Amino acid sequence: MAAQAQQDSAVDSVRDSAADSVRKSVPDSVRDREISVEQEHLDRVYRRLEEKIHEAEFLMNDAAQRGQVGTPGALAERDAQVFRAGIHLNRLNNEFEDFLFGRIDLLAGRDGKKGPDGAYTAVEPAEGAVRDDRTADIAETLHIGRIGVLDAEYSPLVIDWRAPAAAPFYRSTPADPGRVVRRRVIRSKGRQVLGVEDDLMRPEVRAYLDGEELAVTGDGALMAALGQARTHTMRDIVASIQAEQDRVIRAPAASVTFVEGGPGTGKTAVALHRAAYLLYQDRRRYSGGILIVSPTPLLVAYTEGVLPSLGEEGQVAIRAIGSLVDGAEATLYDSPATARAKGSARMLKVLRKAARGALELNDSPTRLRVVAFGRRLELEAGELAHIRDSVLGGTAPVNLLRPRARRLLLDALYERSGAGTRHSDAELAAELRSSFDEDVSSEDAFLAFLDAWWPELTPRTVLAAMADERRLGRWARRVLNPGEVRRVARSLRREGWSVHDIALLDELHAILGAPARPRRRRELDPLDQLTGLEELMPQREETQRERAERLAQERTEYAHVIVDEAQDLTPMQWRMVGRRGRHATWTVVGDPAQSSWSDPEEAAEARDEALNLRYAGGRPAGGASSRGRRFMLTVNYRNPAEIADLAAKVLALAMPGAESPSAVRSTGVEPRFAVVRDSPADTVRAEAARLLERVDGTVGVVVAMNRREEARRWLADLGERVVALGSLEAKGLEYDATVVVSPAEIADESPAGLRVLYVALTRATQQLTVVSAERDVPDAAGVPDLLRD
Ligand SMILES: Nc1ncnc2c1ncn2[C@@H]1O[C@H](COP(=O)(O)OP(=O)(O)OP(=O)(O)O)[C@@H](O)[C@H]1O
Repeated sequence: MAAQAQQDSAVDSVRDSAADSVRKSVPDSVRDREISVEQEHLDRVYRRLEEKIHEAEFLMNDAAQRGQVGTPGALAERDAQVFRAGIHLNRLNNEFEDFLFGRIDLLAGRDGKKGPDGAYTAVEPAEGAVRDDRTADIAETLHIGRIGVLDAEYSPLVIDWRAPAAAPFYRSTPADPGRVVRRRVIRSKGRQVLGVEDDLMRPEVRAYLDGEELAVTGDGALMAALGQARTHTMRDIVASIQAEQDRVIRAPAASVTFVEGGPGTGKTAVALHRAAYLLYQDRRRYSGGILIVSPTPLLVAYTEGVLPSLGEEGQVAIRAIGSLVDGAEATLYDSPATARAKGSARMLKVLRKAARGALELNDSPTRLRVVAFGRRLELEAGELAHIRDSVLGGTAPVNLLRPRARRLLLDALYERSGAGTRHSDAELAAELRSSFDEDVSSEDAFLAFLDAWWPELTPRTVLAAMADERRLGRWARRVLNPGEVRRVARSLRREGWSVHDIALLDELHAILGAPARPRRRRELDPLDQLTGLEELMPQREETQRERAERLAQERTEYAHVIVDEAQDLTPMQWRMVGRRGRHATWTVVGDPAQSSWSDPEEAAEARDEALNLRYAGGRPAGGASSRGRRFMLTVNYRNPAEIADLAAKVLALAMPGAESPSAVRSTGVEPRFAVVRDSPADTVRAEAARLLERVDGTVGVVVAMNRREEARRWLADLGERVVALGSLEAKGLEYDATVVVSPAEIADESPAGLRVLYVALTRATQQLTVVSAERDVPDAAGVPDLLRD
């Protein structure tokens, strides 16, 4: 009930703010005047930017001249200056499409304090700022843009959208306006202002700026943004972030910030803007990097342009869950049953056994023969097995246990040699032992034995070994059932990796440990030999600096990790992602109703372990975590009400009792239902072609996973605006219009099929066609069984 009330009020406030814009026809002269006012400001900003660019260039030249002076101090100063000027130039030369996009006109604040960006800090208006006759004066006007610009007197010409002073631009609503009287979105291209869209936050107040009444013009920015045609890349929403979204974006990075919300509530957009915000707010802390984990390469490609458009590049890595392991890229899909086995936490046991069992592949030798102190020494199969078992007793990484195995072999051989009893003097005994070890371990037979008996394993060799069904059956005894063993082994015999294999590779990497690096022997220094230093000093280890460089190169850990579509991560994937943020703060974004994973409880447990959330008592029902900060997004910005209402019917089946987010707009265009007549190819093609004529942007055709290839052929030659997608590939994406083919087929494809269908039905921003086949049992109007009331 409370959630519903909160949701209604969020939608109302969005709608109110749109409605409160004065939509009466505004004379062109007013609009033109307002545009020219903003044009003047933009011109000032660009003049200032040019000055700064000249300044930076001057600094660079100056620095170059200093280089000729040549004293060490001057050189260091030159380097620092060149570095600073370079950063400056880089940012200023960055061509932002709509560099300046917003403005707020504010009442006087409660106190007269200014923040570091030069703007007054008070959120609430001063007493008497609105007079009894409901008139007021504008005390402060702030322009908001992608980066901040100060004038020569250090007054703000443009406030960075992430600065505290810009927050009211996003937070203010007619219900809770704070100091904001008018919020304006400015549309520009390059250096030219094209239009302005105003929303009045205090429509009851007559406000004056420099003696003139505040003008209001335009159609409201949010609706303008939502109605725009979609392309194959996501746009930033920086000009129209809504209050509930802004609270998530600016939430301080706690251990874990959970964000939930239905389809189209802006979760992905918010996650990306949050990454940019965190970097702005504490660049040093996040120099350790931010990782955004995305479900598919398609969603990575769709979203990766957003951060550069927000002025952030480099520090943020957006990676698909199937591309988290370097050098292994997922290209295959597993059947739902195979995926279920591979993703389950049970696999951990199987992998641990496999990693140990893989030592015995390739005809592992069963006897060790060496010659030492002039005697033949031998260890038999039983002794070797005993040594191996005792070394493998714990859970330490298998590759790192090799030195211990080597030591135990030498112990056993030494004992066999009987030399241990030769000296009672400890010093002499130690000397003898050391010369024995040196003798044996430099013997070719011993080295060859060690390589074959304790080979250095890689995750790939172990996974390849698991492709043998009999072997896997042994390693998975009492963990996987015979059907699962067969399916997993068969899937591993294919060429290439599936998204679930990547998590297994990563787990194996942790189980095996990095292969021991061959130690670099120090060059022998004659002086060392003379003084015996060689013996006293251990062989050279990596220096601090070498280590830092290597870690940066192989960055596998991040300062903040954002997980998008988190509801889909399997337990094994949570373990993989968790390893990348062992010391990180987290933002976890998802929607349980869209989960394609069949066992949310098991995944929630793995998630909490990965995120270091521990429970004193039991976990709340439904896989929800009770720890961390939680936010709910409640308004659907993507789907018009007509499409959202249809999708809600599937939600009711998939998750009875779950609330769907409220759509913020409606188009008056109801979803259309078509039935396959002769072949699905003809019907789907005709529907896609029909939609291409009706929308300006993209059309997505969503089919069951096993029809992807077929569907691509159906649509060949319809052009680039249309794409065919498997149901799981549609995650997170959106199109102007979609064709969803055979809801029943999508729903029957996996145990989570209804939730996958819910995803498919919520991808369109304008129009939706549902195509039914026989198995959908369509009624006379073509409405499939699953979508009837
Ligand atoms: N404040 C906003 N202003 C303009 N557009 C917005 C706003 N919030 C969201 N949108 C748009 O709504 C659409 C849906 O956003 P997004 O993809 O982030 O939603 P989502 O919650 O991740 O959806 P899903 O769970 O279905 O993947 C996008 O086109 C996004 O640009």
